[in-house]
Amino acid sequence: MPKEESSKVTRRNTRSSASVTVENPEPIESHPPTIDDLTFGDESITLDAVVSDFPGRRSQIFDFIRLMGPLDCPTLPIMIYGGASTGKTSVVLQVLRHLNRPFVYSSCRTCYNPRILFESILNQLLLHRKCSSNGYSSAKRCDKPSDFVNLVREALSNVIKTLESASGTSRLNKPDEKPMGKMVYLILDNVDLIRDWDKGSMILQFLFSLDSVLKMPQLGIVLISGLPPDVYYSNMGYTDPIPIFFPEYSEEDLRQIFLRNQANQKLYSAFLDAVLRSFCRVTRRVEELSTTFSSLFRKYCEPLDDLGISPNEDMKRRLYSHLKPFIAPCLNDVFRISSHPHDGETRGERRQKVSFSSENREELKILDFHMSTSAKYLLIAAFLASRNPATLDASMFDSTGGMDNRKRKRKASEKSMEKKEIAEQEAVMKGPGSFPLERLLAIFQCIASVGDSSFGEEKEGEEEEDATGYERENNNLMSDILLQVSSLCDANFLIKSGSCPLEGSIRYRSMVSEDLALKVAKSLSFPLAKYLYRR
Ligand SMILES: Nc1ncnc2c1ncn2[C@@H]1O[C@H](COP(=O)(O)OP(=O)(O)OP(=O)(O)O)[C@@H](O)[C@H]1O
Repeated sequence: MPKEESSKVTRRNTRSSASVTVENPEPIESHPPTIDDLTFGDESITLDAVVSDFPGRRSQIFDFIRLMGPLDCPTLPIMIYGGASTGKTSVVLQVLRHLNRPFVYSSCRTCYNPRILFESILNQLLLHRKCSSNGYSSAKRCDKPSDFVNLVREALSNVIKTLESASGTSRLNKPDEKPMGKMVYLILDNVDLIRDWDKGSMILQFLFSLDSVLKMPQLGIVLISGLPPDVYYSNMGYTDPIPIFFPEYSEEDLRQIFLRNQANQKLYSAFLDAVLRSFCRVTRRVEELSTTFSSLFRKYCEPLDDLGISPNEDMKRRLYSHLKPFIAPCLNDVFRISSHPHDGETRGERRQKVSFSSENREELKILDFHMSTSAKYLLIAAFLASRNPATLDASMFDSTGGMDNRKRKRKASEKSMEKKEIAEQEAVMKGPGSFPLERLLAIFQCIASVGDSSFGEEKEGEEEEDATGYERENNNLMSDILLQVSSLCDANFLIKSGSCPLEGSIRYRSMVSEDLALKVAKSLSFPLAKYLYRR
């Protein structure tokens, strides 16, 4: 288990009241919790250690520390977001450990309904630990947001009072320890899962507005989400949290992540040369790779008597040929795990993985099998609307989707558009953009008319579509289109990303990877690459 994960667990054990009983039924220590239990206490860590523990996360660590601000400085709510296993939780907890700030942590994965979530937060603030002597009951019963506001305000005031009185004495008692200050932070993990709760949008609304409702500058709120912030925006008058994005790791990041803490760096590096690239194509989730690599590395080392050697080229070849037969089955296993929803996963977790995994081959199989032609065109149209700057639509498409016109129009206005394009491209680089329904339908209409010519080729595959109960629909692509949009939303290929403050209309965002979009386009013989704007 990576170092930071083990300390995360230690932290959660120390603070067993943080989680529901399934996570940790019986506390290990016997002492009653104190205010010190809201920090990592003497398990301090330097900034250098945090940065070197998390290769590929340097800028996120510094951004987070900057937004947390100096000791006792009020902060605006922060949202940490990114795909699964990108280090969001670990980095947040380790930064808090480094800063020695008091905090409560609740994950909406284990706290899977409002009551469990509210009570988990209150238990921690009230320094209450569930155990056999209290019948594993919570300090307070609370399932309504309005009750939660009152109870949390009261509990926070007490914590802050204790912190204020402790801040005067702690330095005298423990001169080596960092002061913990007079603020407390609320860390809510996996908030995207709340979308699937009963009345989830109301709970999300409530949590997002908690900062403005409580108006307690001594409380800092950090939300951790698998989905981007604008999925939640609703223009309801609260301040949107400041986002920090945790992107997927590059192959080089993963190399650094796995090389760290290895006793024999040269040997492990040779092992990574043999496996990393192939596995990266299937998944980039550290947790999945970590389990597979530890068993594969044991196999890799089997022919060696001395694990301290620096392998030469000849030895590397021998080790590789010993390992080779085990690679393909492991790749298949990882592929199966990353493409199938895990047992017991909620719909929300599955959706998240569909949206963020780099390669969803299984998803594509399902897609080829079940998706109607118009849904495929719609998916491509959404992908283009999210990736291309809107100002290029007119030059990319005309009523017949004419790519031939593109060059002419671009040439005529090339200079005047250049600057605009660069600025827009920068925005595009930040991630898939959002777009209104009208733009989606306009692009759809254009590309579907281009694609008509290729329908002949598609007819071969229609038996399969008919077999799954889908109608033949070449003649009327525009029919049922709004229904298709909502199906794509249900499948999380498209997400509603809040409404535009000026227009008031709902905007959408495409969540499919370029790879998936290209494969869908290929199945329609649609020349997607030609329509994709690249600098
Ligand atoms: N940059 C990194 N360096 C070392 N280990 C990492 C790094 N990123 C992630 N990990 C490890 O991967 C595992 C998953 O990380 P973590 O739970 O923090 O990710 P997450 O983004 O919060 O995931 P999820 O969204 O699924 O909750 C942990 O064991 C963590 O230590």
